[in-house]
Amino acid sequence: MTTVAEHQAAVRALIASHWRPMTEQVPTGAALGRVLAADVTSPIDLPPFDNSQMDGYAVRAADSDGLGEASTGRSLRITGHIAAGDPIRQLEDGAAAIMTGAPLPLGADAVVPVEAVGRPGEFAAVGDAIELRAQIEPGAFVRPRGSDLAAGGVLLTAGTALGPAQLGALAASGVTTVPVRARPRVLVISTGAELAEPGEPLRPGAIYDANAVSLSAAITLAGGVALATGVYSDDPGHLRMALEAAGPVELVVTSGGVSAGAHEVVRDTLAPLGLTFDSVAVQPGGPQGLGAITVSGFPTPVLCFPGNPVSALVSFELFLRPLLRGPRPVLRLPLAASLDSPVAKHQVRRGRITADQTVELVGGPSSHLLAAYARSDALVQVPVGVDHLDAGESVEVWRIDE
Ligand SMILES: Nc1nc2c(c(=O)[nH]1)N[C@H]1C(S)=C(S)[C@@H](COP(=O)(O)OP(=O)(O)OC[C@H]3O[C@@H](n4cnc5c(N)ncnc54)[C@H](O)[C@@H]3O)O[C@H]1N2
Ligand code: MOO
Repeated sequence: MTTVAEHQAAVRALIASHWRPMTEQVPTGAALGRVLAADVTSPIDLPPFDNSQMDGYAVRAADSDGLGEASTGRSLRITGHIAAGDPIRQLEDGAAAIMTGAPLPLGADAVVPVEAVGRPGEFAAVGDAIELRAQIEPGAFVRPRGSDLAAGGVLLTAGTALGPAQLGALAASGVTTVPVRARPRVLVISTGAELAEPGEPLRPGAIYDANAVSLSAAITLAGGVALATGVYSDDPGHLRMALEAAGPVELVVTSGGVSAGAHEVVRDTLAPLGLTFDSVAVQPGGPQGLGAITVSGFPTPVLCFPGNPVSALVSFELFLRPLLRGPRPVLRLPLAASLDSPVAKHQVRRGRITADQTVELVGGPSSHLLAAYARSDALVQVPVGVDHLDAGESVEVWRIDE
């Protein structure tokens, strides 16, 4: 029996030998959810100039030297009024009214909030005076140029998923296009004569195809472009036809038809074309196949996942997602209740992280329990060699609630 690590390595090697690094340049505004293919540096200082953190008055801190509890205050004449968007000016003497985000004038080194010398929203006019009553520290209420990031600094590193904050930071830096990983096209094929398209009447003995939708969704979230098709038949001719009809793709993922039955359409069709089928020491997700075939004239890697819907998704999590999107966040948490596991296999149980940071199992170990999986936010990893864990013992937990 193959170990999980051995099968992960075999899948990695298969994909590495067929995929070139694929990068494309996309507009920042269209890059939501994409993953950076290279570090991106900021071409400008963030912020680009010293500016005010408050509506108030730009001053020289030294003009407040000696002020304190006992002193009477010091009068400063207003020599200017600076709004956000104004050019950088010179503070000749005295103080200048300044708004939040406006450039600090040269010569000033601090800002006094308007409410510290008067009433909010009421500014002294040019030529009038304000009275400083306390000592002011140099730099008070000033946002220095480059204090978020200096020009040339790395804004985002390769591998970062682009969400709202990341896209905002790119926009703030004036970066209009970004290098992102290209999305591999993945052909998802569900197989089995018992399957029916959701929405069709369910004839006796049939079940709805869950895997086309679940695997496509998983691939899409991991950064791929999923193209799903159903081969609702155990006839190898039908699977061959579906493969021949497919356009070029970077990967084929099948589900079902790989175990030890009399009608194993995937195994029967693809083993003669050179794919290998093996038993991996994992539950669920035991029967697995992999190799390469020609699709639309191109050598194309193929991964064959077992058909049970939990097995198909767990196979994706263990063997494909790490290559498409990277590892899931891993925690170590105490179990809320005890569990049993087959000692010779790595077991993956579905779980939920509780408010007090334990993990409770959701449903049993069987691989048909997809509704239980749908109530889970974590996968509990029980390694080979463990047959029992008590409540309170710590386990490795993968968060899957993205
Ligand atoms: N004698 C043995 N029987 C089985 C073994 C074994 O080692 N010896 N392994 C079991 C394990 S473990 C699994 S997992 C399954 C894998 O079977 P297949 O990959 O060949 O898948 P099927 O037989 O086609 O389907 C299994 C199960 O899942 C349902 N299914 C399949 N496709 C879908 C889909 N797209 N949506 C929803 N449900 C699906 C199917 O109806 C079956 O109930 O084999 C065990 N048997
Ligand atoms: O190994 Mo099969 O994948 O559940 O139950």
